[in-house]
Amino acid sequence: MGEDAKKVFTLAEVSKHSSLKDCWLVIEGKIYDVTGFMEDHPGGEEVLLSSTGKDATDDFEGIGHSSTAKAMMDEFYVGDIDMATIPKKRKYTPPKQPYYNQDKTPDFIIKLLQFLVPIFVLGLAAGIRFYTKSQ
Ligand code: HEM
Repeated sequence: MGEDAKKVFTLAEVSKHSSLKDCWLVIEGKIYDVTGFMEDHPGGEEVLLSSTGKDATDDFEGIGHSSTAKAMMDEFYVGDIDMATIPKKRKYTPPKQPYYNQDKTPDFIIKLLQFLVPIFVLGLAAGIRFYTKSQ
């Protein structure tokens, strides 16, 4: 069992092998030639075809393949993928929330009111108490 260096292919090169008669898969950075396995694949050949020409890691993992399935992969291993040629997965970015301040009241006035209104209410309460007491 030698760790012999396998050839590195680009995704474009791998994509040329996307038919029933010639089928390569990219799974976890490795390239597998599953041409001879197509008919024997328990999941069917169509599903393998649909995973060609791209990084099929998520497809493969998504099925939850058994360790038996994973052990079979060695014999199909033909090379490694140049990861730089695989398009980056689009990350989900939450849409930016619009900033609603439609009356255009400047922020500092709001801050000022938030400070002054409670003081005013307290003063009012104190005033009412003062006048009702003295009567
Ligand atoms: C070298 C690559 C692959 C090998 C050796 C392989 C092998 C196997 C094996 C042995 C099974 C039987 C169930 C198990 O043992 O887990 C299986 C089932 C299956 N595989 Fe794969 N597979 C490969 C790639 C893929 C890919 C890329 C897909 C794409 C989605 C796929 C889809 C499926 C499906 C749908 C099943 C059927 C699961 C079921 O009926 O429960 N396989 N595969």
